Amino acid sequence: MIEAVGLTKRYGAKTAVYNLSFQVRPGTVTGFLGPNGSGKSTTMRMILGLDQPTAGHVTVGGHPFRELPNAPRQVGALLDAKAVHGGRSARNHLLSLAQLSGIPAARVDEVLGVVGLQEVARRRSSGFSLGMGQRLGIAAALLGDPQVLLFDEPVNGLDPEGILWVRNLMKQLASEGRTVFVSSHLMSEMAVTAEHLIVIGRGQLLSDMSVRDFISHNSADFARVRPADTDPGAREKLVAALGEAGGQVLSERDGALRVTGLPLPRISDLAHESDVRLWELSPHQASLEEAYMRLTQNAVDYRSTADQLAGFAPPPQPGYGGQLYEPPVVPEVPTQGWYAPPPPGENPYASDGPPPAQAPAQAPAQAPVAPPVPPLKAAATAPAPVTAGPAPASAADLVKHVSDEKPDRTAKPDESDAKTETTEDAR
Ligand SMILES: Nc1ncnc2c1ncn2[C@@H]1O[C@H](COP(=O)(O)OP(=O)(O)OP(=O)(O)O)[C@@H](O)[C@H]1O
Repeated sequence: MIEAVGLTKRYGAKTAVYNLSFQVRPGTVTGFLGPNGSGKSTTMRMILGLDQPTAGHVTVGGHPFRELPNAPRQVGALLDAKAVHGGRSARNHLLSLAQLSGIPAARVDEVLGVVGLQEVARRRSSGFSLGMGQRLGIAAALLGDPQVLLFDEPVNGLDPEGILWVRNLMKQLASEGRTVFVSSHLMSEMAVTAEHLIVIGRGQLLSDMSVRDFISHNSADFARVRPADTDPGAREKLVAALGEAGGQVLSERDGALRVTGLPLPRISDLAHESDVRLWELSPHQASLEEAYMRLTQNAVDYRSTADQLAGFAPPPQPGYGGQLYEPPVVPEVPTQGWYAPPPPGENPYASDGPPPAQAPAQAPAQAPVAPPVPPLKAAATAPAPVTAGPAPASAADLVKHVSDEKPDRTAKPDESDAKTETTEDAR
């Protein structure tokens, strides 16, 4: 287990991490999310003893990293895949790491096979592509067969097959009871890889909860409603009824209505009472990306001038709260820049749950500015769109699992593909 308590790091006047406390538990993949410059790498560096905290402390298995006996056999990490002596071959790079930690040379060939680099093991790593470099970095992290693994952006530069492989690898390592802490900006990937999330913004903790709870706490589930196209005036009647009942209504691009604030049975009843036939009434849950964007939108330091907070205010809510509805103004669901907030009051799809972790309300003057976090709601009962399948039982199974899932490669375009096949692929 990794445990951080009041972790703070200042670089001169810059506070990169402030008062960060969290635990990363074994047996699950824990995602580490945050906007650019929010302090993820700094935190990982402190976990690995590469940076000294200004205040607070962090331990791995109860000990500061520097006090761990033979640390490389207990903790493996991929921080910067480019931190390799480019003149050395992949194999020699791993051999030198192995020798430093008393790891047998046979393990080097083993991990080269696991990451699919056996065919290019004797090539200089300076000629490696971004993805090959990532694979080499992952091989180095696995070298000591450690119980605790940290990966900073492991899928950076990997092709789709490589991304799938990393996803299965992370899950496999966690299923073996290891502690797996992985940072990424790829929300779709995190949604299917991690079970738990730690989210930071401007160096401070924004959230520490399961992926499922995170999505529920930071997004609004909604219903898609489509009145029959053949009934003139049905749409207007329904929008008015929904608004008067306290629902918030937006217009989907395809003409359907997106309704928050009302449970599905109530929407059905309202349609029936208004004599409106429905062609669609379906529940929907927001994606991890939507939930993440909503939580972190005020903690983003680097933003293109092209979308400088444009559209980050929610559009007016017609008919909400019993106000008179004025047809036909039903705002469209924005395509970007705004993420639906939870509806006021009870979320019809939610049950009570613990409140999310929040950044300290007031930080000392030298602390980074805590992003304001809007009020959040209770956890939803609807399942999160996490489609993590059962992990394979062993490393051998894992490799088989990966090869089972890969697409048909009979039309392989060039031989460079074969160079990054895993051990099992090559058979
Ligand atoms: N050695 C350093 N000296 C001064 N400032 C630093 C140093 N290392 C990091 N920082 C600053 O600390 C802040 C956090 O940086 P860090 O690299 O930890 O963020 P990050 O979340 O990993 O970002 P990214 O997602 O872009 O990789 C940034 O403002 C960065 O400029």
